[in-house]
Amino acid sequence: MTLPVETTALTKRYGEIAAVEDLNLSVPAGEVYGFLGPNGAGKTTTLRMLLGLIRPTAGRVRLLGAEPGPGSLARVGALIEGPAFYPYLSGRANLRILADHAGVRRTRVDAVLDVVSLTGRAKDRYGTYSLGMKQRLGLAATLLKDPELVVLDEPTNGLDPAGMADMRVTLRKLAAGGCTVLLSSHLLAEVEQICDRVGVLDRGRLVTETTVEDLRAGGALRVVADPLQDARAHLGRLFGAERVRVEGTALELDVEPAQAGRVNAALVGAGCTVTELRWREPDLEQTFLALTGGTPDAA
Ligand SMILES: Nc1ncnc2c1ncn2[C@@H]1O[C@H](COP(=O)(O)OP(=O)(O)OP(=O)(O)O)[C@@H](O)[C@H]1O
Repeated sequence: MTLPVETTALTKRYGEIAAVEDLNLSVPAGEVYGFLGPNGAGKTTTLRMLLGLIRPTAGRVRLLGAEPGPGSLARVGALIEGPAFYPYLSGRANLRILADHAGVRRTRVDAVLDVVSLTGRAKDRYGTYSLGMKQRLGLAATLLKDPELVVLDEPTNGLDPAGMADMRVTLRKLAAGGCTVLLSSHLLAEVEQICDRVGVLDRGRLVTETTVEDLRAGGALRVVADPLQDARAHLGRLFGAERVRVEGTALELDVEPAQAGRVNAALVGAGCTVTELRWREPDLEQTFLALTGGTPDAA
């Protein structure tokens, strides 16, 4: 099956700066793919190359199985920079202007307003919209042509939690309808909530590509028991010493959360007093920082 997005050794250099280096990316149909990286990682440059807005220095882009060009781009909706809307016109009137311009039937306007959940506010002036509504109207504009692929640069930038939740619902709705979504973000928490798969970009290079499920899989069973060293030795015998480590005054055990009962019974049976036993969620922010070598601000 044709991949909606595929890049091979894609590279863009600006003089000495390698904005994007040797990028191999593949996004299957119907997926919400998050392109994650700190500021300056090369996300926008990549999206621009995908859309044929800038020419790669080297490498290749396939968009819906073809070179980025009029044929393939007609099947893609993209939001790279904030769209320009008339503040004194309603959301619906703004979309009608765009629909007329693109030669799209006006009935599409109400359909896309529904997808982004703006039907109830369609008559209101754009200037009165919240940031989240403005972003969703921008997304609605990209949907007018009923695209197979939507490419969005930082669609949740600046949104509050409610705005993000709305955007998440909208993007999932799109994916459920068979549309592939590729979005960029510098915030792991956003990508984690919205996407199926994540590609992490750092200084122009793809440092990892993984499912959100796998990103979350770094949790551990946290055990506080007395005496700690006895508990450690006992758990080491039970699960293998390599799966037990000391974290401050606690032990962390690389086992499934469902092992908690077994751990408790074993420690009590060995004469240890268990004062804490809980599942510690993975620290995604740390994972991201470790991958990108970034600063907390970037995550
Ligand atoms: N036209 C250009 N000329 C020179 N350097 C550029 C140009 N466009 C981008 N760069 C450089 O390429 C690198 C990647 O930039 P890019 O905008 O793609 O990053 P980004 O991941 O989208 O970050 P941000 O979220 O801050 O936009 C940066 O170092 C940037 O300064």
